[in-house]
Amino acid sequence: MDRIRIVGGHALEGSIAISGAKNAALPLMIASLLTPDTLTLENIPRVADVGMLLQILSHHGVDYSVDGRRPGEEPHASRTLHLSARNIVDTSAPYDLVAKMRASFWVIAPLVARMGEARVSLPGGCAIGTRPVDLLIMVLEKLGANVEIESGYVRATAKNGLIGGEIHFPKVTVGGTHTALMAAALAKGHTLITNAACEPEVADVADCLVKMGARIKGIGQPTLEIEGVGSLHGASHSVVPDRIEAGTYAMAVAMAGGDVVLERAVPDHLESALDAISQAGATITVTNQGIRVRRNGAGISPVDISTAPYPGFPTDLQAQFMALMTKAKGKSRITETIFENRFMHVQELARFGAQIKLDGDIAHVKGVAELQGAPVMATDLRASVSLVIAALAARGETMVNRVYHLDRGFERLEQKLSGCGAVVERISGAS
Ligand SMILES: CC(=O)N[C@H]1[C@@H](OP(=O)(O)OP(=O)(O)OC[C@H]2O[C@@H](n3ccc(=O)[nH]c3=O)[C@H](O)[C@@H]2O)O[C@H](CO)[C@@H](O)[C@@H]1O
Ligand SMILES: C=C(OP(=O)(O)O)C(=O)O
Repeated sequence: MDRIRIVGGHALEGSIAISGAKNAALPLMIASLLTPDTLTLENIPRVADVGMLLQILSHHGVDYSVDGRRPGEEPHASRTLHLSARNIVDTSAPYDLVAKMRASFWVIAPLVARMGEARVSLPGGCAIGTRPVDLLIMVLEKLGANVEIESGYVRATAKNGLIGGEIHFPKVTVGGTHTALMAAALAKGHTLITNAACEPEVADVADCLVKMGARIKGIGQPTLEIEGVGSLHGASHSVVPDRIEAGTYAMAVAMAGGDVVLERAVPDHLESALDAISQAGATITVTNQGIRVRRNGAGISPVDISTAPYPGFPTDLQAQFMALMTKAKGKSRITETIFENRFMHVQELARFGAQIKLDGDIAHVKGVAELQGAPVMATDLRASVSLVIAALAARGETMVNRVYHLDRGFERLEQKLSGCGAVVERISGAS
């Protein structure tokens, strides 16, 4: 198992190229199941989740090729993907594939929409919460599918095709909105979706569906209207830059100090997080290349945040912001409203000497003057990178174990940070 070694205390200077968003790339790849033509996706990040999803899509019969792969690199080291679901050979997604990555459950929508049937294992319980799929099942039922749960599998059938309908989400759900858009794109007639997720990744997938021939109104808004079409065709689409990766590096600069340009980062996608980072004392400027983040001299100010669906503060940046607050000059409150168990980084941050008390969905952070490097363990994707942020400002050496969590969603993290002067190295295969 790889580990990452960091020696703290070095300011970050330079630029970091922001990759394509994992959370857009995955549903975009799944959208390839909607058409027998080729879907070309540019700016696909080189992260482990992409490789995992390629295995799942291959199982369904999707052929793919990758441009920009260097000889000898694994298939997940991708840039431009060409996906072709000409022949879907299997509409069933087995437990051993789906349990490894929650987003793989989303194949259910295009499979039932195009093939009239799908049988997909319930996704594995994830460390950050129970993460039910009741609202995704509700979507399929509202569009006329018959859904049964049998032996840990969700079986959805619509032998005569899906039929447009009205879907109101009682709670904002990203996966539920992806499911509704993909299913409604091929359903007969009109679908109205209310209280839809407005995350930029949802809009990115909707934009690609439109390029494929879907008829969608209201993209980026909580109310979406879809007029179903008989079939979708091939298209070419570039994945939106990863706002979570950009926000993470912005917080790393705010923590370690320095001056870094986040190339290709989209400021409009990060307003609430950038606002919190500036309140914490960093200077944010929008440049032609992306976002410039600086913090020199002055300490970190405490800021209270509460996670919320977009455009609120993203839950996927909560752990990173907590790491920043561990060195603030005072007390801050961090409230997690999306996932009930997304505080596993708290006990690992304590190993650096951070002072954090948990009270239900609120973490009370009392900033300390100095953090100390320590051996720590990554527990989930964003928790892992919060440990990296703490380590960058800690005195001495930190060893982050179980970095496979981090590799799910961060492309070449150690190269990007060391390119800006951080002392970060991967120790491959260490136990
Ligand atoms: C691959 C991907 O894009 N993952 C993102 C996606 O996850 P994901 O799409 O799984 O998250 P959702 O937006 O669906 O979850 C939001 C809330 O709704 C609840 N819920 C969801 C579905 C359902 O059927 N029933 C239900 O109760 C969840 O438990 C959670 O409390 O959005 C989350 C919220 O921004 C992000 O943290 C994840 O990084
Ligand atoms: C929680 C995340 O991903 P997933 O929904 O795939 O678990 C994430 O990207 O932070």
